[in-house]
Amino acid sequence: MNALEIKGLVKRFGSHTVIEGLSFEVPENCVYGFIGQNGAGKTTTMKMILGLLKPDEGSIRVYNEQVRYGQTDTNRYIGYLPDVPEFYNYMRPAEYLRLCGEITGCPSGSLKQKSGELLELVGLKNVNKKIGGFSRGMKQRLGFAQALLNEPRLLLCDEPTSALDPVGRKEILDILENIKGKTTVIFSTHILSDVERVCDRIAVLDQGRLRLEGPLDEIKKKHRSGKLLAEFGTEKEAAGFEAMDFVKKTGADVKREGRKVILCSGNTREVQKAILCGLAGMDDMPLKIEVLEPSLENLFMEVVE
Ligand SMILES: Nc1ncnc2c1ncn2[C@@H]1O[C@H](COP(=O)(O)OP(=O)(O)OP(=O)(O)O)[C@@H](O)[C@H]1O
Repeated sequence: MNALEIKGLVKRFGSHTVIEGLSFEVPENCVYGFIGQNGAGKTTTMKMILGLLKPDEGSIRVYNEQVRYGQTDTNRYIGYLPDVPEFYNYMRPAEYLRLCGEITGCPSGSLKQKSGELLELVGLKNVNKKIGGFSRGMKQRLGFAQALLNEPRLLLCDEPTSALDPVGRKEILDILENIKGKTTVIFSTHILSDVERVCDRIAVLDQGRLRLEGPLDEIKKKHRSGKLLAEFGTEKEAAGFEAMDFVKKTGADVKREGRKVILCSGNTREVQKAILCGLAGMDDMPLKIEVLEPSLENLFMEVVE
């Protein structure tokens, strides 16, 4: 089942079209990276999913129910973590979650236990100071606890790691890994290494248009760079390999960087075969041979340029 289905979505602000015919589906229980530069349209799309902004064209379905602007029915499935979550600074974390639970009608019997579990999940279990004294990372983690309080089937997080240092980012990514498989997560970001770490699927949005969409591993396979890497234990071994006739005969463009030799060709498979046959007659074996996959950063630059 799909947690989210977006079809032909268009959003204009005056004469400025910021979302242009956006369509994609998010299968249940995946972690979906919604990637784009500043101004690509990520927040605008999230606001339309939440029914807070009116699309000019197209449709959005959450768990097969139509999202309607100004109505919050479909938001019962959704937990939302805005990019800068706001809190009552004079409250302590457990107190704050209790308030949120009471407002949203969490059964009072289970509220205390639920808040305790969530504070543990986000690493704030033993923190009893006022939220006003929290770091950005702690506020972001409390925001996760709040967004998960009503056990949403779909969690929307708007740039949850963008303002954080590497330690804070790692803490947030750990939380996402923890809830992976239990809740569908869509998180928007422009930090590609975060996406590579936790996402199963991605969508790359550029100036309101979808440039790339699908499972991350399939996208990488499809855009394989045509590069084969042979890494040796020493520079001498690599140089010996580079000079071999069977390497030259492949017709590949050969570059050596220290212990690594990279063969670039339009037909990686044939080059790989020839290399493996040739190596059988050599004494110095490479430590590894690998078809290089493009990094998400390279793919991103390719599609948004
Ligand atoms: N209320 C509004 N009125 C007019 N233009 C708007 C409004 N909200 C957003 N925009 C414009 O829509 C475009 C997309 O903005 P949006 O905030 O969705 O991008 P984003 O991908 O979330 O960027 P960021 O990473 O900076 O948050 C931008 O050009 C922005 O200036």
